Amino acid sequence: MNWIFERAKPFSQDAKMSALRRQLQLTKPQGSLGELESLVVHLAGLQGVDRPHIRAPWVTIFAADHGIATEGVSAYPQEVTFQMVANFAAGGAAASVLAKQHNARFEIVDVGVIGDTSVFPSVFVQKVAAGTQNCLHHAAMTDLQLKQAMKAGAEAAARAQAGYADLFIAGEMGIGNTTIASALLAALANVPIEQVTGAGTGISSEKIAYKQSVIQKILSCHSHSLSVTEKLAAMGGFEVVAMAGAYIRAAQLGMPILVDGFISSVAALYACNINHSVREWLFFGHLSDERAHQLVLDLMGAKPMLALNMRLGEASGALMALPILRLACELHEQMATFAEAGVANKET
Ligand SMILES: Cc1cc2ncn([C@H]3O[C@H](COP(=O)(O)O)[C@@H](O)[C@H]3O)c2cc1C
Ligand SMILES: O=C(O)c1cccnc1
Repeated sequence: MNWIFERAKPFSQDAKMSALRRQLQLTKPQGSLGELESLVVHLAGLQGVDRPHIRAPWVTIFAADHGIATEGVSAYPQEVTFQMVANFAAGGAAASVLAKQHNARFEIVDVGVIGDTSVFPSVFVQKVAAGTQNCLHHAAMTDLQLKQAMKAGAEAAARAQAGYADLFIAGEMGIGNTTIASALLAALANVPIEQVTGAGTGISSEKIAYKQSVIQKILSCHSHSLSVTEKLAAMGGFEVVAMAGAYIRAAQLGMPILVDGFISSVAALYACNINHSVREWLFFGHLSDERAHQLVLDLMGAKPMLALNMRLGEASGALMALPILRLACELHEQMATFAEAGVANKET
């Protein structure tokens, strides 16, 4: 699995500088488009052009079940993972609707759902196993399974590149995965369990206290001295590992990435901890209402584009932010310069 350590594609300082020069010529007070300016200038450096575009966004939803779901940590039953895969395939999930609106390529990859998803059209079945082990009692996955899940993610990024994608978005579906993401976060962040635990699908405050005790037990069950990849294998989530693999590979292939909410940000945090060069390829779509999302973003020095109190996952927050990134590109390309419009520029 040495590929995970290979450097991401280098960023073009030249393209960034020429995009920045163009921004200074456009008919607006300098800096008046705020974050839209920084976003497009950074995208220019990533795409290596002075006028970047997002013409072919790509969405892969990674779905998997979790042994921890049997501990009653979610507001919804475990079967929902399988049932939602059917819903994604039929076009009825939030992410399906948004991807269609944006003409984004949309695929679902089953990396570990309990049940036969091969009956649904547009589902890639790359099942590592039918759900992870309960990480309260065992490692969630073996070393081999970790490699398989990473590879499934890398293959999605490679399919996206082969499909000429110019933006990669990963989403997830897996009942119980906020518990796993919180445990993974606590294992890296060294903060009190209360700070990493949220309501997930909407559990009560009493159940959050119980969820915290489960997360505490998960952490005490696994050694503190594990490496970053060993932590991923110990606590798991096939879909979380696949997202981390997809982010690493997308960055290596030179595809900018738009990260979604809490679960995908934890996957991104692990990807960056494995391979620091991934960080500059990441844009962050939104701030999720899940309690610990701000902490994850802070750990990566990340600024989300939107804050709409969403807490769904699935790539839905990233897909809400996609038009903003696209409109930033349109402004950058189509606005007139001071010279073109005959408008007097700032006095120097
Ligand atoms: C119908 C439904 C659709 C979803 N789409 C995403 N999630 C989100 O909720 C789950 C995580 O929350 P927890 O850890 O509390 O189970 C994940 O599947 C996540 O993608 C959903 C959850 C439900 C119930
Ligand atoms: O922000 C997320 O990714 C999230 C929040 C709650 C439930 N599922 C996902």
